[in-house]
Amino acid sequence: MAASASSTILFSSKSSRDSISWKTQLASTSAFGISGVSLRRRSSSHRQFVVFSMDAKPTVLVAEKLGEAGLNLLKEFANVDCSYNLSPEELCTKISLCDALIVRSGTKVSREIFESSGGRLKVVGRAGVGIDNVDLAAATEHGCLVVNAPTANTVAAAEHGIALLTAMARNIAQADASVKAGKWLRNKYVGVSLVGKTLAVMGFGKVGSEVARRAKGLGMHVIAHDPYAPADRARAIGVELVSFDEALTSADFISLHMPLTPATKKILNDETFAKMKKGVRIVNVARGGVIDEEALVRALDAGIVAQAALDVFTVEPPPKDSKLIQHENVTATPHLGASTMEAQEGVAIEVAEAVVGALKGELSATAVNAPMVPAEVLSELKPYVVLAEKLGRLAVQLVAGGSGVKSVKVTYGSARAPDDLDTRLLRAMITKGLIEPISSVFINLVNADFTAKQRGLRIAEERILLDGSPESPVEFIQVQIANVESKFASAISDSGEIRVEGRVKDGVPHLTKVGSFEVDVSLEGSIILCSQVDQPGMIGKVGSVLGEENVNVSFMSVGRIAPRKQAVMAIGVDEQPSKESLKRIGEIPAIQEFVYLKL
Ligand SMILES: NC(=O)C1=CN([C@@H]2O[C@H](COP(=O)(O)OP(=O)(O)OC[C@H]3O[C@@H](n4cnc5c(N)ncnc54)[C@H](O)[C@@H]3O)[C@@H](O)[C@H]2O)C=CC1
Ligand SMILES: O=C(O)C(=O)COP(=O)(O)O
Repeated sequence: MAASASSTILFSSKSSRDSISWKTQLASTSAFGISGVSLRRRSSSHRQFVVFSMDAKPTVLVAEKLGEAGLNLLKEFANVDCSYNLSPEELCTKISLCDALIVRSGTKVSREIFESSGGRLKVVGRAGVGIDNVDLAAATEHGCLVVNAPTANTVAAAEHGIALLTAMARNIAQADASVKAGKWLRNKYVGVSLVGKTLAVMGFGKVGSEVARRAKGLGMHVIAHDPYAPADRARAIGVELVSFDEALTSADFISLHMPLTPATKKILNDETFAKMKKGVRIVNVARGGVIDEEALVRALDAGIVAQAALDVFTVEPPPKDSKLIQHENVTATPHLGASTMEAQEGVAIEVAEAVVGALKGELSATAVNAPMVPAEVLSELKPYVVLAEKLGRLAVQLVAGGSGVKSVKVTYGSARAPDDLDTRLLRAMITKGLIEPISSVFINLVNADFTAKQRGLRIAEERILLDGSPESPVEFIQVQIANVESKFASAISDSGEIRVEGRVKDGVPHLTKVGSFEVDVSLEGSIILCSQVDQPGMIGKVGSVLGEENVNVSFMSVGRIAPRKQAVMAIGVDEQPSKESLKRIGEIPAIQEFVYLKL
């Protein structure tokens, strides 16, 4: 096992000269979990040094009210600063002192916040579902993980949807207000029945399907529109999936449960209201922005929409004089969908666990802007992740000049079926290995693809399906860099690319091919590659130069085309040889070229 090797998985970010950024290092000897984690600081010169041990705590800023159980969980691991109602300016100031930020829907986590964090903010936890208040692109660009709490408030939101539906149908809010005003208007508040009516659930996800289930219990005919929902899930609860237009034209009631995205913004507008049955009733516990609110007022005034029950608004809180809120056929609640005691405790625990896990360097099951990798897949891939990063590092160091790397091909040889091998993590680590040695950018799983794209680096992936039993996820990984010159000509393969290939042997990553030469050297410490005409005594000559300087040789391997023909010698060294030793190796007459590669 590679005792000293370590790899950064999630949280590293570039630090400026005087700001601190934390880098979670996962020792490759430990599981990808809590053990073996140390938090380090990188100086601007990229040298790492430990600035606090495991006892030093990261700081979590909780910017909106969070359930007690979640706060307690956070406090076990971090310093928790509960500062509610901060202005955007105050938040920007505070954020540079925080490693994590937890919000609900009331805080806008804008690009300015990521920029103000100086690279320290590593995770944003959204204590709820909707992440439309978080600038995901900015988070990703800053290598900041965003996690949410996607399940704990589902039932609460569905129950609130049903509460609004029934309250609206029977004028509960309006009737209550009139009784309190001393009136007794039994004729005015005659309602409509739900049984036998058609309810169109728009967005058949977690909340939408729970609403559908409950509405069926009320005797409603439920249809749903969701372009991404699996038909079998709908069938299982007796719901028919229909087109958007069919949902609009056949519904007596419409309940909205889709996220706010560019595609769903103002999806209910003048045009779509015009298609609805006259007298339709609308419930919105999703996001205010999915309705064009001015168009809704017009539709209410025209009697197209008989009533609306709204929990969410484009601007929250909405202006006091909002025509929509003041409309007599509108029932409004102040974004209460997730606000039950039970949901808030659940959400607090769910988000606290995700944030703590993320700060520990674990991959999150609720990551919004990074691949979610199940724990068992992660533990199996662990040595391959190390291999992937080291191959990337080696390959880029072989490029003459180091820049101009634009086209990389990664080949995975595996006996696993293609859909049984998730390569996103491996690709991210190869990207990290390729970019970090030649830039000042730190790469992690969150920003790998973004950074590669930004640098114009194209990484094509290919799988080769191998025969045999798929015991290990990957047999070999090959990294090829096209259209570049190499500072070590022997690393160029027959097809003209720089090529390195590696395998995992007994849990340790090995370099097994350089160019067209087979070698076998464990990827620990650093590597010297020499090319020569194969001849006796070469290992001894190089070995004695290193030995004189007390540089420990961990591995040596010679790959040759044929005896006494062109050969590549790969030497693993534990310590960095001095410039003088490297020069002496270069001067050994038989050595044609050599390169020292840092892992
Ligand atoms: N009012 C409140 O307090 C709460 C509001 N919410 C909101 O409810 C909504 C749904 O939440 P979940 O069910 O947990 O999310 P989800 O992700 O489980 O479901 C959303 C569904 O919308 C679908 N969808 C996406 N684009 C669509 C489109 N153009 N047309 C139709 N369907 C589309 C998706 O395929 C998905 O099935 C979100 O907007 C969330 O923010 C959730 C909890 C509480
Ligand atoms: O989870 C969601 O999407 C919600 O809208 C709940 O928002 P809240 O946490 O109550 O501000």
